[in-house]
Amino acid sequence: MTPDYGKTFELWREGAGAPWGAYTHHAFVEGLRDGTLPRAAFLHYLIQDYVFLVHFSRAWSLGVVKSETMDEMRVCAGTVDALVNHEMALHVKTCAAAGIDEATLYAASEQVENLAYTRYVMDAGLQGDFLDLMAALAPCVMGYGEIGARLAAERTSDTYRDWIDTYAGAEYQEVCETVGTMLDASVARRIGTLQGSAREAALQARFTKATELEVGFWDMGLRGA
Ligand SMILES: Cc1ncc(C[n+]2csc(CCO)c2C)c(N)n1
Repeated sequence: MTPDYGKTFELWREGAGAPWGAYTHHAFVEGLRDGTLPRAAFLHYLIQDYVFLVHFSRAWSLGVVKSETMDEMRVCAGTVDALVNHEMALHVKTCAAAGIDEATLYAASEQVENLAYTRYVMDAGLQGDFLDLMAALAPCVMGYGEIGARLAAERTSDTYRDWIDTYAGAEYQEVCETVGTMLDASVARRIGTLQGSAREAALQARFTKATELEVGFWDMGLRGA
């Protein structure tokens, strides 16, 4: 069953169409599910993803700046804390076991798909308001929640169990629900009803573009270093 991350996300997910399936059922994801993803591709992805998370932490920090309520500020500040103090630990631990230290991760050169995605999100927030930023951030947060939940139920191998458990776990699923609930409140406060509103199309375009950039990120992972 697909998890429930709120009605705004549900609308955007449906509105994204085919790219959402391409993202959540990408060959890279299926390789995590059945263990056939080559280790080198996984490590390459993790190194790029570490740098990705550095820039995503900056984008969530911009969310603090763009917040209009204490609830929004708490969610954004909490996400920055979770990212920089906890979530990146999975990357550091897995890479350390392969002989790659954190300084090397931090200094890794970004591939263009990685660069494009994080700067797109950052610019959505700089140019627009809190909702523009959230529409660009949502595919990443909820997409991994959905992928993790499905892979935990459908995995046929233990090879990438650590990765799957991180996103399938109750703690991360709760993050997705909290962000989804906040998002619904943020939309209600600024727009009222999203469907049929003047901002619906532009916000959907942000969400869909970020989803397509997630597909590009998996492509990059499969392609290797
Ligand atoms: C390419 C890429 N997309 C999404 C995520 C997942 N992710 C990014 S930030 C974050 C925490 C937000 O609460 C999560 C789960 C990732 N690691 N790499």
